[in-house]
Amino acid sequence: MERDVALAQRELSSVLNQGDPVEEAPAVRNAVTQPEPAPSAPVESVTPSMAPVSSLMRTPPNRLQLIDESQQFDEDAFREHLHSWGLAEAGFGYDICAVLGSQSTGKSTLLNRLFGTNFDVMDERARQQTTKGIWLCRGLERNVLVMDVEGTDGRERGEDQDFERKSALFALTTAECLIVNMWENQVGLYQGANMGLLKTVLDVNLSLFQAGRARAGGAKEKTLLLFVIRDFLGTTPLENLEATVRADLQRIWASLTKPEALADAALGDFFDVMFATLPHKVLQAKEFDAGIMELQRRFLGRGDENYVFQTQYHKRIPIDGLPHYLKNVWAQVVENKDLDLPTQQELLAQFRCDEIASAASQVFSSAISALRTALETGQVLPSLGTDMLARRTEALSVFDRDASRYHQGVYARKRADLLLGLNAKLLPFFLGQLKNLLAQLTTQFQQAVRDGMSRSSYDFGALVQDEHAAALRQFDAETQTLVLPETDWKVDDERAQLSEELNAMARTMRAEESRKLAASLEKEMRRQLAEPVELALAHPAPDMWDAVMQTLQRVNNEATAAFRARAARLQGTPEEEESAVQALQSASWRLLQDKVREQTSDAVLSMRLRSYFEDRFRYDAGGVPRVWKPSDDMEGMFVQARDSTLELIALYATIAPSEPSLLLPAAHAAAAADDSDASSFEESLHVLSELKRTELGNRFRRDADAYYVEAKRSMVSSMSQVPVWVYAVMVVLGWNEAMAIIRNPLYCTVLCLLLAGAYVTWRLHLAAPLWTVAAGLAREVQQVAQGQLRAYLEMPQTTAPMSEPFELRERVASDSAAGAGAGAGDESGPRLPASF
Ligand SMILES: Nc1nc2c(ncn2[C@@H]2O[C@H](COP(=O)(O)OP(=O)(O)OP(=O)(O)O)[C@@H](O)[C@H]2O)c(=O)[nH]1
Repeated sequence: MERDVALAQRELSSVLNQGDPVEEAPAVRNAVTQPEPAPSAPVESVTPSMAPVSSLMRTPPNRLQLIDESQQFDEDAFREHLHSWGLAEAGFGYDICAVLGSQSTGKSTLLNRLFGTNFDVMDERARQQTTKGIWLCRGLERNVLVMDVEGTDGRERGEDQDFERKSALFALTTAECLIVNMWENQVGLYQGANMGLLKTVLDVNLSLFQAGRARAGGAKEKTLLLFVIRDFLGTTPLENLEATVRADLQRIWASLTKPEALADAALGDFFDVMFATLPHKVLQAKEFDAGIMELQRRFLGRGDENYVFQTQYHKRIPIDGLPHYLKNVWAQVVENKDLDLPTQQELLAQFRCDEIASAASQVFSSAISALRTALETGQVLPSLGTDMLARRTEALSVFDRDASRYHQGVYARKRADLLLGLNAKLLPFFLGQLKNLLAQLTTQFQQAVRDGMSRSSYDFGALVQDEHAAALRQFDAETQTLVLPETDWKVDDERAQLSEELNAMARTMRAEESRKLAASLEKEMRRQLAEPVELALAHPAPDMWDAVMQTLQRVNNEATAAFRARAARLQGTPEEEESAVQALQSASWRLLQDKVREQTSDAVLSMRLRSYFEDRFRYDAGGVPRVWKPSDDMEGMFVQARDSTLELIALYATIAPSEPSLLLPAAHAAAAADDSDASSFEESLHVLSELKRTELGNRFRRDADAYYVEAKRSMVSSMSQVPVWVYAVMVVLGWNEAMAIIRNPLYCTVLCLLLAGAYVTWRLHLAAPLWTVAAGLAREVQQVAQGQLRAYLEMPQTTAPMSEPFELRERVASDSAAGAGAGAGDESGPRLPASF
């Protein structure tokens, strides 16, 4: 460190020893600013005096008129100059030194020589005020803001001491080190040594600035007063001069009206006092230069015992907030309001913290906006939690870096506000992720359970339990990083919601599976009922319904057992299982009814009655078709067959097993149906209504009558067959013709040829085809012959047999028109059975 100080001092001296820059360039004396030098690299050091030389400015910086003669504070220019001076990023790494003293006492000269600044210096020949207002310049190769204040007791301002006091108060309040510049011969003089001004300034400073701090409980803010005694001859020892000044200061302090909070405060609580002397600049030029060099050491190195920029003097204002802060202090000074420096610092902190938070928040918003699109498409972002935390930490660290330099209370408050704001911006992402996660987990759960159920053997309860636990585990893992620290976010409700949704989904899937099972069993029941019921109803018998109901009972029992076996895997509640079994039984009863209705439809039942009747009337006991002979009791058999068939209608009409207990399962099944009661079950047993039975009976009777007529007709036909003896007659009558053929050589030859042909045919296996042809031919011939014969034989006896069918047909026709039995009293024609 010693080496750096020496190096900096040497470089600074080499620049300063080139002479007063203003004296060499008088043309720039009245310029407000000079051309901008290239800005140096940002200075991060918090020990400005010890900043690396290479990073500091090596050319004289341009100065700035911070406050002009009309008391206007130029904040924008100050901010621009901070950039051009390379101090914009210095943070706390800077110091402020100001100078106070009578006009033309070599203040500007002192500052230029000490810091390498280029403040205007009075032209010896003009002898007039050079520094107007307050000027600011960065020290050459130093992070020091040097403030040159318009001189006091100025001839130009005369009696107007307003600006002099304001500028002195401003310098005293804002500078860490205030140089009080005076000639040696002014020591001991009240006005000449600016003691009057000091008294005023100390008074205002104490009552307006320090009292507020004391009231707020803050630490006392100290300032170094460095008295530089110029043109020091050495005749009066410095100790004596120092004692005089200190005595004057104590006197001033004692005379101050101290605020209540500072009644017991001592001068040393707020001010440290230091002294330095400089010989005459012209008469003792070498000594003057040496004095300057010695004085510089106090500004350069912390190692120096008289180092002026002690940390305790720093006002703790980050340099980026300095323009705003100084402007407000100046405004308060000018407007002479009830000043309270801590309040000013808090206001500044609020202003700057808001600015910094807003900038950090904007960067944060644009950084997280990329996540929004992915979330809106329903995706679950695996690293959302860590991403959100990283973005938030980044924004907070930016805020911490810039805002932590300000008032700690305000900083902490604003940080909490920023954190709340960032969390509020992140909340939609958190909720969106949760929503997507819930949707994803429920879909996964459903798919996993369905996959499990598609396997040949599975335990629904265990399957659901496993997948349910897996989904909750995944939820916990995903939300572990999603819930950011320092938030009040919770996922308990969503977790409970997920669990409930999964349970509901499992219930739905169980019900769906149960329905599918019931549907497949219903289909199986339909298949199992169909054939036996059809068979039983196709063979009507007194125990027909017994067979049907037994079938129903068997099918019902099998289906129930199958359902119970498979439903056990679904792990439904006993109530759900019982309800499903009842539904199954109800379905079986409904299926049976459908089947019975199908088998007892008009068409089917008519066909069955006809078939039944035919079996008994048209076929004999061996199932051979009857060929009616006149000797047969056709009428009796007809009546018997018809009546027994009519009895079937009553049998089909009602489901009535001989064993009433067989109806119990059906009764239970019907009772299980929602809209059924005992009376509707009774009704459901009636298959055919009374009207339908009558219609069916009538229709059957008509069919049976037709069969009867047909049977009668067939009996007449059988009686018309060609008798056997007719063929014997034909042989006898044809004997001569046969003999004639045999005896005739021609005919005999032809016969022989035919026989030979027959032999050849037999040898060539043409017999069968020829036999078929011959047989066909023979049949034709036979039929023709029979027809001829019948015509021949029947001719004399056609009157009696033919009249009966004709009349019967007539009679049936007239019966149809007039109603059943209308012709019962007709005695003239052939008598029909009583049923006609
Ligand atoms: N006797 C003497 N004259 C000095 C000394 N330093 C500077 N001067 C001269 O004093 C005159 C005024 O110098 P400035 O530096 O302009 O004084 P100032 O206090 O800044 O003047 P204002 O800004 O107008 O108040 C100049 O002519 C300097 O050359 C010194 O140590 N002793």
